[in-house]
Amino acid sequence: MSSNSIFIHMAGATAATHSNLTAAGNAVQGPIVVLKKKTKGPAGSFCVRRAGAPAPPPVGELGRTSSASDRTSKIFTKSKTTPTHRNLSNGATTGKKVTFSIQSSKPIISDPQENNAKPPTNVLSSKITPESSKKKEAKPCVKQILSPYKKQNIKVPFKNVNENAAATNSQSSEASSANHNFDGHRDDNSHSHANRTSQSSSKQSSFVSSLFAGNPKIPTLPKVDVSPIQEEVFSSDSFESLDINPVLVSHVNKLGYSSLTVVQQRGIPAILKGSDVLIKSQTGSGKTLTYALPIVNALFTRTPRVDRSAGVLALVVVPTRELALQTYRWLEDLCRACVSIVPGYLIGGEKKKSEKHRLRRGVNILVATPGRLQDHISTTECLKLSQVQFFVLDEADRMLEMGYEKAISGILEALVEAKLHGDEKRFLSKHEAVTIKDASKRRMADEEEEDSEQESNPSKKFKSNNSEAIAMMTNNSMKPKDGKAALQTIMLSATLTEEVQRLAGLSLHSPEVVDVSGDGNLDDLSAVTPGLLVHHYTLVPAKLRLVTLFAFILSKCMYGAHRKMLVFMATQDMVDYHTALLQTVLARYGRIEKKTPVKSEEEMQADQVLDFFDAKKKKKKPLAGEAKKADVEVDDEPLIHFMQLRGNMSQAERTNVFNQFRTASSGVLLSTDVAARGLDLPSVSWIVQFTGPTSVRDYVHRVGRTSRANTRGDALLVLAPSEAGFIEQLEKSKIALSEIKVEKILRAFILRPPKVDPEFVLPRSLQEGATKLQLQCEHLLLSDTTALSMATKAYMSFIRAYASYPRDMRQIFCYKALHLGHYAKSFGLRDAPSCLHAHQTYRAQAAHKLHQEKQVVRQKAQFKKVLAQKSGAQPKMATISEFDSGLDDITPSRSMGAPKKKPSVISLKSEKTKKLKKVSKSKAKVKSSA
Ligand SMILES: Nc1ncnc2c1ncn2[C@@H]1O[C@H](COP(=O)(O)OP(=O)(O)OP(=O)(O)O)[C@@H](O)[C@H]1O
Repeated sequence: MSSNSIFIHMAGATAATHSNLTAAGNAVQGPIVVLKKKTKGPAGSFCVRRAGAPAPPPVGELGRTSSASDRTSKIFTKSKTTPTHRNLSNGATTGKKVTFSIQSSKPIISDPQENNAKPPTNVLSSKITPESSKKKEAKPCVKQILSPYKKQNIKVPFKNVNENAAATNSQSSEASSANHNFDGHRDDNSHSHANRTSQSSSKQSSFVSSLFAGNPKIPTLPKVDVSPIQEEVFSSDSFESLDINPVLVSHVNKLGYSSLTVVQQRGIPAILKGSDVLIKSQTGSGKTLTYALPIVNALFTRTPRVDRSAGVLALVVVPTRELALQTYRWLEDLCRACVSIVPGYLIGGEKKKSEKHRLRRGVNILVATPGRLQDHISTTECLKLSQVQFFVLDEADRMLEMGYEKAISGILEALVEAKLHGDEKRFLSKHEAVTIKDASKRRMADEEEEDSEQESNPSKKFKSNNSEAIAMMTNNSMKPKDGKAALQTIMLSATLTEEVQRLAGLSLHSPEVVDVSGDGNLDDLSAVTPGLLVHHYTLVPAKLRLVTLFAFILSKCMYGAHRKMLVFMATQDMVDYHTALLQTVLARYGRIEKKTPVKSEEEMQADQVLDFFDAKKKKKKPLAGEAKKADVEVDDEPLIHFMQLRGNMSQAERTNVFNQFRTASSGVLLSTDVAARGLDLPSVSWIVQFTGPTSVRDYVHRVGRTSRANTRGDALLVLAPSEAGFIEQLEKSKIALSEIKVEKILRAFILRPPKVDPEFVLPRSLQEGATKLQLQCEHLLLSDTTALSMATKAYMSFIRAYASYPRDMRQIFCYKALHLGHYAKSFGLRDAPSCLHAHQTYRAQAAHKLHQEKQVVRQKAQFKKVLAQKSGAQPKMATISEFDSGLDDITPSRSMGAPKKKPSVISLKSEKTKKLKKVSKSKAKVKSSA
């Protein structure tokens, strides 16, 4: 599609759309030719092209931008129907490639009074020079632009007017900011005020804020000497040194593993002994083989020979589906040495019927996600657990987090029940089930008080729910015999916690702890990450977040040698939106576009007729894909491949993306935390955390997707200046980070892309380059409702995720301190969506201010108290009570294990003490009177 074509979506034959069409026709100066009516879509879409020979696209930035927007159009026209919000939500949830609709990013404004076409102005084409900023003053303001339309009551394509105004404003602001200091520093008080002003003014005059002005100051963090904990990965021992069947050892060697990693050297003998084991070692150190090899060995050397009929002998529970598939593949590889042992898997999203069929045929080593396994336990009779000898909890600490602990407790209970009383007991007769239900109801009523306490403390809940199961486990029949337990439990993670140990203390029999880098004290908060992993962070003002991500991806995947990257984001909607945006804006950055020869009017009409007959010949309508292909020109291969992985994609898509990214030599995978645990993705060179993790533990697992098995890797953490406290937390956990200045990242914009379009004009400054891309995104959202809707959803989900950080992290990731307008900009939005109304921001900011003031008062009071104590004076009661009230904020939340408050007891106590005082007073009076 050449650059001077415009698509207009027809929403029925309304006067409004006709007026739009007329306006468009005017804008392109010439009669309108309806090239093609799209086959699908409620409104129908028409491609409008000016008849006659096209004017050559303007050379320079204007030309490039318009072609870029055309490219954008092409990608986004791949959508099946004319995009609506409904379409969007469907696409977003099914994981299908949601694409945005086509519209020219050029303003389609004509002067209705003169009925003359105005040459379309392009924001990006305007050069940022003092002259241009001077000229700007002569340009009409939004009101002036709108006034003729208002007079004649003509429906105005608002977004284009907005765009024009935006151009005017942004030109001036960018021009001014070009001479500014990079950060555009400003003090915090004026900051919120400016926000207010900008937001209110945006309502009046569509003010578009500059990227480089009004940003908070980037703090310079003090250099801290951190000595990270070093953990050796490989040992000097070979697999032959283990007490493992030689056939299996030679098979492992054939798979490419000759020497043992340290965790394997220490963990495998511990598991072979038969005792319960807790294993903690850094990410990518080979924990999977540590438990998989002894399990396969035990089944391999068992007599009689293990085959399908032996039932489930080992149960491996992992938190995510991809990890389950990966683990299954490991076991499948190992079991090639002994084909009678059958591994299998149960994961959500797969057909339960086929899983049942697999179970019925017989599986010996079963890998499963907790939810699906629990489902099968309660519904699938052919799932027999009585013979299970190994129970593995990979990523055990994750299993204790919300949503998992209940499932795990259910699984453990069923496992113990099956081992003690056989599988038949699991499916009781109806009568028995009702009786038990009644009994449990009664018991629940008795324990109501206890439950309310457990709710706030997951680990406690786990223990209590399992009390019966665990009691049974300690029963004589389950106790280890000859040093070997009837059920051997193995728990592993790179971040095993003290909580897991407590759980282990109840459910495991004197477990052996294999802590590769530590002394077995899991309470230690120090984090261990691979020695060859280099940690970086960058402090980026909210407004620059999007362009920083763009620049970083360009610098590593287009100009750099490290072309495989994993980007973590907080929510599924963020992943979905950013993938579509990156595919549109960045995948073909600076790339030559294949231009199809422009056909004459007659040729095109002939094409249409031929198309129609072709479709009729085949006696079917052209498929959606075919229609799309016809509409969209074949473009060059993208320079960067973007993929996405998130929980709400279909399982087939998830598996497909996972496999694709695993085998790819380059590409960028955007993902939620679904990819954070356990995944072994070869040769990923960069991990980018675009949103901060919820804990140091999550940080360790996210960055652990690179630098696996003693290879080199890098990680970048993108933080806002207000979130710099997280760096301190990481340093306390012995993770040393180095800063990459945001300016350095943005320098990618002034590099010439490979295979560049000859018309590509290299930005003269990084500010100009950043602004260009930002505006390109903003235009896309202004011209495409689907894109806008996706961006809004992503933004809203981000805000919601930010508000739900764990309590202990809220001081760093403080929702109330978020500058909603600036963050909206980082999603390509020109204003925070109306649903998060401005007054909410002000309320939140006011609350934050109040909180800060209270803190200052508290600190002053405390200071006074200390002074008073030093001077020997008694502290005033008011000071004490102020200090006490402050404790509410710093006591650990109940969900974090804080004891339940007992106000009634306290008040009773105080009543008692009052009475006692009264009695003693009256006694004293009596005495004195006597
Ligand atoms: N003995 C070995 N020799 C060489 N490479 C090994 C060995 N054992 C495992 N690996 C490789 O190390 C990588 C990481 O293994 P694995 O996934 O088991 O790590 P992990 O410790 O479970 O990591 P995470 O904590 O992230 O789950 C894999 O690519 C695997 O092929």
